[in-house]
Amino acid sequence: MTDRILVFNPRSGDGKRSACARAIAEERGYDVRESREKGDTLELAREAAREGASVIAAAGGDGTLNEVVRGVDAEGGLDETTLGVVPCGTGNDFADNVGVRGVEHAFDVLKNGRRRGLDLGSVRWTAEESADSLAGTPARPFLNSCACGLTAEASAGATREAKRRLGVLAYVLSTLQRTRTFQGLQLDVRAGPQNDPVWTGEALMLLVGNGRRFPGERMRQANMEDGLLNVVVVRNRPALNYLTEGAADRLLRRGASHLTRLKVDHLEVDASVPRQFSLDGEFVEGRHLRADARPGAVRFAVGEGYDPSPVDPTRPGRPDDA
Ligand SMILES: Nc1ncnc2c1ncn2[C@@H]1O[C@H](COP(=O)(O)OP(=O)(O)OP(=O)(O)O)[C@@H](O)[C@H]1O
Repeated sequence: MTDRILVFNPRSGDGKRSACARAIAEERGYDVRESREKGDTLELAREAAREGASVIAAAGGDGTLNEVVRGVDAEGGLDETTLGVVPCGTGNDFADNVGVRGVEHAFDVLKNGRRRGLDLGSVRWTAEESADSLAGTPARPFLNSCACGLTAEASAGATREAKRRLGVLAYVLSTLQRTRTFQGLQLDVRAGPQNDPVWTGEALMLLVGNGRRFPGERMRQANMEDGLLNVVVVRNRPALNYLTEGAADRLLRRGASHLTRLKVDHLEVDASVPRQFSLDGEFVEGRHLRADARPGAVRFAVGEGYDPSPVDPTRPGRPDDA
């Protein structure tokens, strides 16, 4: 009996890294719990937390890790458990953000890596016309990002089959296809303790990041221990042809007037009609959404490359500023 449990999604990514992760986990004495169908990883993580495991690691992509965090959180186990990630998905953004470089390295990090208290994002949403029902809806945590608009709707269109065949290119392909039919998002955004209005208009996308930095930001890794969410709203620019060379640079360049950036601990978003939101790559439909930071909510095993307070290289000596 071991109290180090690996919650394992055999369907993540192209399957090759998962097979390798399983072999290493068994060799190193982990109790491997394999999911059999969608949603199973959440239940397996709940079970592991109820059993009082001291380490619970997720082998999969960001979606699997999200379910593991949700499962442990649902059992109130985040304070007692160290979480970790073994990157076996297609994109593995979060693993990258915490300095985990590959499958074997992930097991070294679980054994010897620093334990850091990382923030979580927490979201409530409703697809109903009135926002009144929000208070009664359960909050769902996210570790990496919450997004809506073009990127979210495009990644919803990247099928598991395409991801297996094409890897991250499946997302690129899906974005190119989606740009032709994308309808701008009519959004009202309020933020901060006083819920001040910060943005109204037609957006191309709204990105709320915890572990990840977004358009025009030069550092790859966000500050995950500052108790704040990184928010970027990109105004819709229907005239821009996304298929032309340099379009992405023009859209995302630092200081561009169509980008609004905020760092806040609380955000409220109202869309004119229900739209798809991605939470760590898993999709929900919502019209009203509230996001809050939960400072230091998870104890996570991080690699040597993880930087608790990243410095923007364009501003030497200054800590991470919005
Ligand atoms: N055995 C399983 N069969 C099918 N789906 C599963 C299984 N176990 C977990 N899932 C589902 O897989 C999704 C998570 O996939 P995950 O994000 O880890 O992989 P990915 O899509 O390959 O990677 P990425 O997020 O990096 O693109 C979750 O919705 C989860 O419920």
